[in-house]
Amino acid sequence: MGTMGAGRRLLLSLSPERRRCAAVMGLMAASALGEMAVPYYMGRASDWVAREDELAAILPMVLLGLSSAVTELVCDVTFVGTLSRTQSRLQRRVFAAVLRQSITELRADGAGDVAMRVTRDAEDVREALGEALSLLLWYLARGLCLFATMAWLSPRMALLTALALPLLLALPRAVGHFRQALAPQMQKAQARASEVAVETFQAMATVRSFANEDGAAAHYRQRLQQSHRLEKKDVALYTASLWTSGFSALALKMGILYYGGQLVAAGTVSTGDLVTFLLYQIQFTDVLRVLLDYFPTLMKAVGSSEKIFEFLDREPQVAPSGTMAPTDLQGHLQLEDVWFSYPGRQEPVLKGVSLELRPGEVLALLGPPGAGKSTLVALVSRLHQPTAGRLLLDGHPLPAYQHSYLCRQVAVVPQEPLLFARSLHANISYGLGGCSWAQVTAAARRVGAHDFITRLPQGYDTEVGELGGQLSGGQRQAVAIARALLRDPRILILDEHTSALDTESQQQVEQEILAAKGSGRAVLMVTGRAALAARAQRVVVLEGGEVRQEGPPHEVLRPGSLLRDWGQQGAPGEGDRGSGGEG
Ligand SMILES: Nc1ncnc2c1ncn2[C@@H]1O[C@H](COP(=O)(O)OP(=O)(O)OP(=O)(O)O)[C@@H](O)[C@H]1O
Repeated sequence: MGTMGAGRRLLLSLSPERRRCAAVMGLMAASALGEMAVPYYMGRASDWVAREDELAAILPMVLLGLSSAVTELVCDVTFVGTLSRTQSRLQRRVFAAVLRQSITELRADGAGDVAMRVTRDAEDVREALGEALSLLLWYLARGLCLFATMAWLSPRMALLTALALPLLLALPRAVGHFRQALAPQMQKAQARASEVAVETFQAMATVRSFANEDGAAAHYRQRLQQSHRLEKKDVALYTASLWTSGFSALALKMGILYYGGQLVAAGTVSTGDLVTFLLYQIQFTDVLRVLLDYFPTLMKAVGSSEKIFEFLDREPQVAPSGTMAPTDLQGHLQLEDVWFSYPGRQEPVLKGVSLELRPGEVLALLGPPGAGKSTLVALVSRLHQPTAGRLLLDGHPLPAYQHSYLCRQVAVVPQEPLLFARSLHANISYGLGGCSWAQVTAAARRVGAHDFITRLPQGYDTEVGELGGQLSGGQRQAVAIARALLRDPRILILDEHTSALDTESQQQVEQEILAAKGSGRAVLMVTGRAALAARAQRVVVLEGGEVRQEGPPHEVLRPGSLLRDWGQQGAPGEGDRGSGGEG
């Protein structure tokens, strides 16, 4: 997107506020005219004082002073309010755009970069618009008034000034272009530095246990240096822009003096008119300098906005929500010849997977690390779309169902569940407005989480910290399972669900899963542990993105089966309870 495109869209982002913007422009013009009138009245005041007509001398000045103060106040308040609303509108739009993006792309962008778009860039745009645009508009109005007065005094010298303008503007504008091009690079570099900081603070325990504090500091320093190098370039360009605008103004002044001197010598202009013209021209040059000083800042805002618009322009990656929301869903899930490759990766992760999860059935999806199990779960959750093949629920493609309906009927507990920095109650009832305490506590009891929660000083009101960091891995997992069960889904998908649970919770969760048979709920247990798979009714073995074996546990998991190839303890019941590290 070019400068013009981004600049135009930036101004268009103000369009919902057009009435206020028009009011601000009107107030600015009035204020500029008022300012022009002050020297005139000051000149006249001495005449009135000489005639001892104090009222005629003072009244216009008082009225002008008062109206100028009121105009400025109203103008400022209106402008600040307008910008603040525009900024929050931009932030809301970018946030909504982020929520519609593909999970893979967002991960590739990095949370730091994405958060920067939502907060810093929008803030930068507001700041730059607030400062640069208001000053530019104000000085533009003043400059036009001054130029009109200059043209009235001497059209020839005003014409010379006008002819010199494009030349004088070209140089600082070129510098402004460089700064604008630098702005997105600087933001990227800052985002990359903050990414390292956030990642390090989140993984503080790992950093410390590997005694890599110096390494982490060096990594951060390296990223900061990249950002620092670009900032130095920016400062150099800023200085160059100041210098070029100062030089331009000086050159204009010298030119007018020379040409004006010739006009005086030729008798076309009186010396008095030349002096008056020069006085106005000095003011005009000052105005021009301010305009040139702030132009690069405005260009920088355009640069920041380019990144925001680029994000807003990305195609939404969320599959459209359908309309189906039947009250009698059976929960029959079918995958038909499903293929999937991650963007930018040649090798497909899933290669023609076909499997079926019948209502009320507990199916184990067993496979070695990297087999594609979590990817398959992500497809069922509709986090990614299959490259080829179909996913059907009760015979209808998943996209035919309403998005929110599907999320209630198919609940997923991911391998590493993340909680939000809210209370335990809010985490368990996440996404389900109007959930009663009784429902929340019942769900927690079903997975053995109620006891540890009630032992906490604030019970269900306990805040769990960023990403649930104030809970143990097992507690996080239990809360995530309770969150899924609260929806009373027809299909429950558990990705390595018992890996961090304590023995008691494991037993309770397994009981809950096995009880699913009676309730008609289908359960897909994703696991790398054969002994856990042995408790299912059917086992599907996934390896290298392909279904290798399928059948009842006693067949699939018999000694000497395929599982031996990847070092699994194939015999059902062979002690793996509590040996969570295997999967
Ligand atoms: N976001 C991603 N981008 C690119 N490749 C990915 C991504 N996520 C996973 N993969 C790749 O897809 C393959 C399958 O990964 P997946 O997480 O589905 O395996 P898994 O069977 O769940 O493994 P595990 O048991 O270790 O969790 C791996 O080779 C992995 O590198």
